Amino acid sequence: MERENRHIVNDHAPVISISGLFKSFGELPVLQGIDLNLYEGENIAILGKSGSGKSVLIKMIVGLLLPDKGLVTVLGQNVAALNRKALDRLRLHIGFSFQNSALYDSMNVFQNLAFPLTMNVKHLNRLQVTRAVEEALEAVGLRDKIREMPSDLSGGQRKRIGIARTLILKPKIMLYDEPTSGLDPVTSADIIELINLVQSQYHTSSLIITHDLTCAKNTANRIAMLSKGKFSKIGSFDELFVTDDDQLKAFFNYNFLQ
Ligand SMILES: Nc1ncnc2c1ncn2[C@@H]1O[C@H](COP(=O)(O)OP(=O)(O)OP(=O)(O)O)[C@@H](O)[C@H]1O
Repeated sequence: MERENRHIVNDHAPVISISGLFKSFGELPVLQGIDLNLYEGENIAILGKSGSGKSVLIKMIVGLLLPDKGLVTVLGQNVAALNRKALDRLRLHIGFSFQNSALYDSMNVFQNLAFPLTMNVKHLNRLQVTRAVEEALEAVGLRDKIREMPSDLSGGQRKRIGIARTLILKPKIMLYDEPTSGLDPVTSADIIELINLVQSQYHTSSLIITHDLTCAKNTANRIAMLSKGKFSKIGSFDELFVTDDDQLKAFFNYNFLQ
């Protein structure tokens, strides 16, 4: 299942560009000089210990937190400089896959998918909505669950439906937060396959926050290791894994034993 570790560095401007990024909370320095480019069509996994600042970084990418210093541009726009309306427009191009899937429990699968579509794309008729829902469900292999309630789905299925719900808006960027956490190895492998399918079929660029090395190894073109507020290493799985750095070795060993 291991994927080819090709580096996608193309001539286009990066879809996400982060440079010289600093963020502290009071006396607590969290990000201390982050630089990262995510290129079109690329998947980058972000690894880092609990509390290392992965979520803070994601929040700055989507404009939920402002940098103390440095620049975050998404699809060419300086996120910190956007007003509310422009930020909302930008976020329409970003799909989020949360740890808990964040489905609406009182709505069935069709309604869960139709809701963001009808909220954000006006003037669609019923047939167009139904087709879009079916297409997104087809992509995640769960077309037959269209009338089910979230409570009747497994954890892995809920995760897939959550991803389908973001795909319906055809995002350019996907942000996955711990996509395989709490899943058994077989279901994790299905989600890994789905992340790769989304990359190839929807031509997304993705950041994947994970503690799961199997997930990082099999989804990421590059892996970025967040440590002490900086990316201590960025490279392919092999470039990070084959290392003399004791701290990195300890991190890998710890995670393999989980
Ligand atoms: N709004 C905030 N106010 C104060 N401190 C915060 C805030 N948000 C995050 N922090 C602190 O910043 C640090 C990094 O938090 P963050 O949630 O980014 O970690 P993480 O790497 O995502 O961890 P995990 O893997 O456990 O989710 C933590 O010490 C956290 O307590």
